[in-house]
Amino acid sequence: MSVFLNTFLPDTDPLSKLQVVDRGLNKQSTEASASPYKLIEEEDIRGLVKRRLPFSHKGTYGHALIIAGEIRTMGAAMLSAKGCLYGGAGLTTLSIPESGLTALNSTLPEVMFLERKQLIKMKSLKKYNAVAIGPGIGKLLDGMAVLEGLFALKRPIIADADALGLLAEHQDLLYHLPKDSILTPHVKEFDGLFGKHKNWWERLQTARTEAKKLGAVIVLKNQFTFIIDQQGDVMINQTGNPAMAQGGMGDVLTGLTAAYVAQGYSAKAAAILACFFHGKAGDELAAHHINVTASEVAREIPKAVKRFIDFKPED
Ligand SMILES: NC(=O)C1=CN([C@@H]2O[C@H](COP(=O)(O)OP(=O)(O)OC[C@H]3O[C@@H](n4cnc5c(N)ncnc54)[C@H](O)[C@@H]3O)[C@@H](O)[C@H]2O)[C@@H](O)CC1
Ligand SMILES: Nc1ncnc2c1ncn2[C@@H]1O[C@H](COP(=O)(O)OP(=O)(O)O)[C@@H](O)[C@H]1O
Repeated sequence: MSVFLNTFLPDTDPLSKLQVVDRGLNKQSTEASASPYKLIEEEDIRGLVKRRLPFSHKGTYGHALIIAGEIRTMGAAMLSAKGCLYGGAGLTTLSIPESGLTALNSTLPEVMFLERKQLIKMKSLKKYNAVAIGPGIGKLLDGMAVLEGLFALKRPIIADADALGLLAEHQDLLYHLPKDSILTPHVKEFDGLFGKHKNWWERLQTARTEAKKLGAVIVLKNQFTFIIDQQGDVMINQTGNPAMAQGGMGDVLTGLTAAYVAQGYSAKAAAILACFFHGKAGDELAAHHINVTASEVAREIPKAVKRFIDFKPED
């Protein structure tokens, strides 16, 4: 039976009721019968996710840098670093104000620290396999200078939260976003970046146009999260649930996305895997909890991935 796009939108538009959603990501967009809207199925994830290799070491799984946090929102930085750590990055470095160092060392001893002032030495940032910026940075960090520096390196970034706010205020910079970057806005952040929308159908059309224009992946977060790739195709994530509607959940997703980019996945694959396993971890916890915290979701991720990889459909 056909499934239509309106099923996944919180509001309706007559056009969304006419759009068929393909099940799975296999159909090539070039096929005449292919829909630009695709539902991510477990089989797709099985085809994407890689097992850890027997002869491997921390260097095999990449080094992620997360630029996050200020005095009042240091928690956002810790949550992003947690998402990255539990997402399996070989090394995670967190750039926070020094006032957060004790918290970092006591809560996440595996994570390294990079002083904020080091961020201006852009060449030294080349060693990182993934760079994420935004959760809780507020306006204290000279975010614009850091973003400009990162853009000059032409290295893809993952931008979330306050970094999206900065890009919304500086549209000239937005259109210099390095190709294959990942933007992870929720609905308010999306409209901040690209203008107000009457409904979700219109928002999705803008997302498709902008992802193509920017050559970036847009992760438009909601109950069903839409991952829009550089060709303007929309992949719909089905995992996740209302127990996850708590502050900090998006910060974990940012860190998790960075972990997958660091491990060598493409921007599109990293975004798909991060949304799928973030939601999957939340679903497994929600089977026994009315609500789940962002920290709990982060901690559940390695179990959720392992269970998924080991599960055989005939079990
Ligand atoms: N422990 C911490 O330090 C935390 C820090 N956080 C950081 O704090 C900064 C600001 O976060 P705020 O929560 O104040 O601002 P946001 O821009 O995330 O949210 C502002 C308001 O927008 C609305 N909104 C958000 N998502 C929506 C959705 N999907 N649908 C409809 N309305 C929606 C809600 O009313 C929300 O109160 C960010 O940088 C964020 O990363 C938050 O993630 C919460 C936890
Ligand atoms: N009702 C829900 N169903 C599915 N996923 C949800 C639900 N509520 C929140 N989430 C997920 O939690 C995350 C929230 O991200 P965000 O709004 O950026 O949170 P924060 O800014 O507090 O970190 C997104 O990945 C979103 O898909």
